[in-house]
Amino acid sequence: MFKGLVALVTGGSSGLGKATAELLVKQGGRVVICDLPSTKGQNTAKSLGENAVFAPVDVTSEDDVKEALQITLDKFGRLDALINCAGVASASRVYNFKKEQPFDLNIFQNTIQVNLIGTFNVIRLAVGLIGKNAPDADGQRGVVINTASVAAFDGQIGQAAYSASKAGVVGMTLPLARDMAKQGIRVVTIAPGLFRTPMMEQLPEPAIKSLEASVPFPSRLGHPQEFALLVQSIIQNPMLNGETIRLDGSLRMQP
Ligand SMILES: NC(=O)C1=CN([C@@H]2O[C@H](COP(=O)(O)OP(=O)(O)OC[C@H]3O[C@@H](n4cnc5c(N)ncnc54)[C@H](O)[C@@H]3O)[C@@H](O)[C@H]2O)C=CC1
Ligand SMILES: C[C@]12CC(=O)[C@H]3[C@@H](CCC4=CC(=O)CC[C@@]43C)[C@@H]1CC[C@@H]2C(=O)C=O
Repeated sequence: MFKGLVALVTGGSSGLGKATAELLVKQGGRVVICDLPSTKGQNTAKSLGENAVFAPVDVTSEDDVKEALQITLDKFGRLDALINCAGVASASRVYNFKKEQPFDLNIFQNTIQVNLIGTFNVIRLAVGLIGKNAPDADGQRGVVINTASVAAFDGQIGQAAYSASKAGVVGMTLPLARDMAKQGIRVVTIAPGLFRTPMMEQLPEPAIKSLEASVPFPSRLGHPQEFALLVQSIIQNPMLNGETIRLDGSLRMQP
């Protein structure tokens, strides 16, 4: 299905990014797994064979991303799809009235830095390479897929930083698609609900159970493979552009 396709997946050594890398390789694609050097990205790439390579990357670093793009060129010679999955979660109320303590600004800044600025950083550097592709019959050169969250729309208590970072990703989706329409590069964002990944598994099982119960149907956490299936579908469907798609079992998060 994806023979010849080269994808770069940030956050590719864990959770949603890992499942995406696995599916793309299974469907015949080649994948550059970008993640922090401290992760098991090297092992993930090894387990996928010669059609995957690991590039140690902090998405907030220009140098790291440029190095990853060089690895992409050296190993696979082109780039067709960028899938941004790298992200961090944070939870804190704006002010702790008992302790008279305001939100730690470093946490707010780091959440925005990784989730929003990191996503933009990779896009701005990677699309230069995607733009070098010859257009297909439809004029398409490639696609960028971002990961936001339903928290961009219904942020819960304690999610001011996380929701703001994800709302930023949603907000830049249409202007980015417009910026690159002439080059035939699409931009689509996925806003997942609740998925069973290491990020979610920080929560105690009873909290996970209660989150599952809040999802109308299917009343469970999503499987990372279901996120990967939507990535596959977005890559295949050239009419999807400039849009954010909720993938959430009709969940609307409560306060
Ligand atoms: N799991 C869920 O229910 C949901 C997840 N999301 C979003 O989906 C994306 C993927 O999350 P999960 O797979 O669940 O989490 P995860 O924690 O399993 O994976 C996130 C990956 O991002 C990497 N990462 C973090 N900071 C990075 C940086 N500065 N540079 C490069 N890589 C970095 C981590 O090392 C990790 O491998 C995130 O953006 C998250 O906010 C959104 C909604 C729901
Ligand atoms: C971000 C999200 C909802 C949360 O706030 C939690 C996070 C998993 C890790 C967490 C542990 C905590 O102790 C506090 C809450 C939270 C930060 C969840 C992962 C996905 C959830 C999300 O994005 C929903 O849209």
